[in-house]
Amino acid sequence: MHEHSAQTSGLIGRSPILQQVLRAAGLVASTDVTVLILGESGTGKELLAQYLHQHSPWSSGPFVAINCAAIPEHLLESELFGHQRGAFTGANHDYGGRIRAAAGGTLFLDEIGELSLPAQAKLLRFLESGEIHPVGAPRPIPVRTRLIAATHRDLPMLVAQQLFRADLYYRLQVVPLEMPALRERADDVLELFSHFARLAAARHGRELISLDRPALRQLQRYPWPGNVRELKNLAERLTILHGSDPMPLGLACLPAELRMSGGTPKSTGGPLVDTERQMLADALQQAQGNRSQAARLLGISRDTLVYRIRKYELA
Ligand SMILES: Nc1ncnc2c1ncn2[C@@H]1O[C@H](COP(=O)(O)OP(=O)(O)OP(=O)(O)O)[C@@H](O)[C@H]1O
Repeated sequence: MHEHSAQTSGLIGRSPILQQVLRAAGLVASTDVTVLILGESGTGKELLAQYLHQHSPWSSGPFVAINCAAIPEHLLESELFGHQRGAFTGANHDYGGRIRAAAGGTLFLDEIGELSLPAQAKLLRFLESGEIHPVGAPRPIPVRTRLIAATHRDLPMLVAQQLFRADLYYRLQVVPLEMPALRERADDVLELFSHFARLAAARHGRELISLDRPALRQLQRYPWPGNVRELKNLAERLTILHGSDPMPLGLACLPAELRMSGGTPKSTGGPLVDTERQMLADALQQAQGNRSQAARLLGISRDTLVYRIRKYELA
């Protein structure tokens, strides 16, 4: 089996947990089965979908990505399935739709958990028949494309709440792949950071930034609730603000939430403690007192949360 360093798709990371996902992805890439990519926001689900496409037999075909959450519900059907001229007010031209645009390639449906029930029914019909029914068209049109779906939602729970069709769920999750959260692969943090710092330096015409040891250690300790996207944004922000600093950047350059994570260092005084206490209180309030949910909001474990609640006497 070839190395999964994934130069072609730019998927960075050597941690065993990511390599395991890439190995499974390599195995399904050559098949035409539907793949469901799970994982928190910002973990690289779309990048993995591109990886699957690039390693598929139809890599020279189109890769069409649609964020189901970004298209208003009343437009979604014609956006996906197309429409015929005159099918409804404003339909001045025939429109092939995005599924047809993905013919001979890969269709990536991001945030599939946000699809309305009618749209789910149509999607299922397409998956079973291989045909789409453009709005107002007299007959269906056959389309061959490989479907990859992704979601950060708990689909079985949506199924239980009857917000997601069980039959579609089973049809989608023939091969589920789970992108691990960044906090589960701290090994990858520094490699990703230097990758994004290099990209940012090139994009903004700045010097390549470097961090001192305590700052680097802090990057590895931080739980990254926004995952790789958050890390990428940080690298960009530091490059813009500090790309011309002569010295390696220290802890003081890191944003407050990063400096605070992994236990408050003894040397920090009142202000940071107050901020952390406030963040805990806000999260608890937002989660209406549900500790597991508050922990998730903060990107820390429930145990850590409980410990800190006690520490700050927030109970
Ligand atoms: N392993 C990785 N190597 C390099 N870049 C990565 C990696 N993972 C994620 N990225 C980058 O991080 C950003 C977020 O990734 P992506 O959009 O794929 O996440 P996502 O899980 O699809 O997010 P969402 O659920 O919010 O749509 C992108 O700019 C992507 O290129």
